[in-house]
Amino acid sequence: MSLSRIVTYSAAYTLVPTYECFNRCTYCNFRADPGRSAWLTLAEVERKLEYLLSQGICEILVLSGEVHPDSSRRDAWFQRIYDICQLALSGGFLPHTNAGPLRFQEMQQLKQVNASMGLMLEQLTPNLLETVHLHAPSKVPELRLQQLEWAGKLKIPFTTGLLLGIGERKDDRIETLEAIAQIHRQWGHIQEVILQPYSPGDRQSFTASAFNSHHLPDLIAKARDILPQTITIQIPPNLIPDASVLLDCLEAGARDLGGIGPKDEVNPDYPHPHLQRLREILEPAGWQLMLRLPVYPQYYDWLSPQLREAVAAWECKLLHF
Ligand SMILES: O=c1nc2n(C[C@H](O)[C@H](O)[C@H](O)CO)c3cc(O)ccc3cc-2c(=O)[nH]1
Ligand SMILES: C[C@H]1O[C@@H](n2cnc3c(N)ncnc32)[C@H](O)[C@@H]1O
Ligand code: MET
Ligand code: SF4
Repeated sequence: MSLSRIVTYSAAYTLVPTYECFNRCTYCNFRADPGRSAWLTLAEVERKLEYLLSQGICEILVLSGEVHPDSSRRDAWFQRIYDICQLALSGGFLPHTNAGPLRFQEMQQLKQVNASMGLMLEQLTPNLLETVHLHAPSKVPELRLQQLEWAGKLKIPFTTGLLLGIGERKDDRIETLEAIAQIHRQWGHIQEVILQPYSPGDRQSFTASAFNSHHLPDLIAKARDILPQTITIQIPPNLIPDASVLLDCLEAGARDLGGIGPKDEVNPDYPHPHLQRLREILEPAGWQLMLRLPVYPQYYDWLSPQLREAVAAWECKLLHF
């Protein structure tokens, strides 16, 4: 089997500090109203982590609803996220946080306890501020671009991506991809770009039907042209129902399947396929599924000493898998 036919995934478990969010993206099935979602306690996290230790989980994806930057509860919210990451890291896990836009200082602090971080650009076109993002101030394109820039300045290995099928035009997608390519050329910190098909759930108000994943391979080919070669293209297998389309996506240039875990918190109606099932799809087509860490080797020297130590321990475990 040729070495280049490798597809990676991350053994991830998602912790949600809170579902409460001051934004109301109309496609969201995750959010709760501010004050209406109890925050995850550190005691709950400790219990969970203990169990996950035995489950082969490496990445803790810390995915959160957002407390407004001007709210009196913002600092407590941020502290809880920091503490969750710290706990996970001291348990030997590798945290990856996506908690929406952060202050520069917040990002700087989270860098100390995250192997990598993430924020989706969604789409850069301002037209969406009049539709799906009408009541989502943290989806202002300039704000998200600035986050990518700050992450670069801070040398944080970063995951970003596009949400597809939320009312953008085809050329809007190209524009968003080009912006990511440009920012990466400046800072060199984008490790992956997720091409995420919008998939309807039963809690949203947006009425559009799912992004038709048959259009993904073509977009992946275009993205592969636009993005620098060192950026990996990630696609979520649970949102691509047709196995032959999944294989077409790989032929077109996608090379990562993201975090595979027991629950997709953002799309709870679309459980991840089991690894065994994925291998049954991939192997006959000559693809080998391999575990990766939430940070890529070219960024190891950007990490804090504590993180480097945890990464080294995982590298060691991977060799024995
Ligand atoms: O590495 C990341 N993976 C992200 N993923 C992928 C994730 O790794 C997995 O697909 C699962 O959600 C893990 O349970 C997302 C998946 C979604 O459905 C929606 C949003 C995200 C956001 C991120 C992210 O910021 N960073
Ligand atoms: C965390 C990320 O989840 C994605 N996201 C939010 N809602 C949906 C949905 N219905 N389908 C697919 N992806 C979604 C957005 O891209 C967000 O940034
Ligand atoms: N609220 C954050 C964002 O939209 C991350 C979670 S979205 C379910 O960027
Ligand atoms: S997608 Fe993120 S920002 Fe938008 S409402 Fe949902 S949790 Fe909030």
